[in-house]
Amino acid sequence: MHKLVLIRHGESTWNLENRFTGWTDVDLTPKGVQQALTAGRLLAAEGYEFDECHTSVLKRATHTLWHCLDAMNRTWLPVHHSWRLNERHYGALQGLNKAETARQYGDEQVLIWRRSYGTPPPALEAGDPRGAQGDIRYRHLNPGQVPLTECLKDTVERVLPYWNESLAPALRSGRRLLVVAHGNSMRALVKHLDSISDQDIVGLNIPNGTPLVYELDEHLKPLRHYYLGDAEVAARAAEAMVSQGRG
Ligand SMILES: O=C(O)[C@@H](CO)OP(=O)(O)O
Repeated sequence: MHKLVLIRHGESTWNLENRFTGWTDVDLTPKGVQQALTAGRLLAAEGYEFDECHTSVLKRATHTLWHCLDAMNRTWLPVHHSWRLNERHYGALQGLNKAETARQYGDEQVLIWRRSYGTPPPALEAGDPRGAQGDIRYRHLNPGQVPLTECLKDTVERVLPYWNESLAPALRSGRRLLVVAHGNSMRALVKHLDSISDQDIVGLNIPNGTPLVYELDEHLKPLRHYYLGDAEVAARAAEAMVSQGRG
């Protein structure tokens, strides 16, 4: 049996301010740091060991991983970064307050932008200072690979090559992986792992800083999955995410 642990980053400053974040590179809040430390302590207390770690190129995920490894006394573990694990790009919504946007456009429209599988939010205009096009960390990508907006379908399409080419082969070779990513890049992974339909993925919300453990068979099919720690707290945090997009 293979074990894979996924963690969404701890609370970020824009989670706290209830702003659409996407590829904007915001910091963790003090609470987010504590969530990462708690996740690490929990993993250590339960005897989890890892051979390598994977995360995005955004600091809220990277710092979550660092704090988590620090709490586990495992800061020497190899860490791989990939833009493919980044949060879903939120287009022209990046920086806007979710509740204010819902008051302006309606709860239903914001739900479509936040959770529908195939409808992307309005795109950033080329040259918008919020764009990632000129960012040094994406310089190795083709210009077409740096998004101006994404729906979850687009995110699935860029996350899956990382699963197929990096994560799955590492798991098959017996390595134990810790992956720290983002709400929607994790929804993309979980959708694939659990074969969740395009309709049902709309209802899936992943809380900050809570280790999600997947036990996988030899074909990497999930046998079961569960959150470590207080399941009720995780469920309440996921439920609270639903109301973030209401006016
Ligand atoms: O703002 C974002 O980038 C994401 C995650 O925080 O938000 P949402 O849950 O609305 O997809």
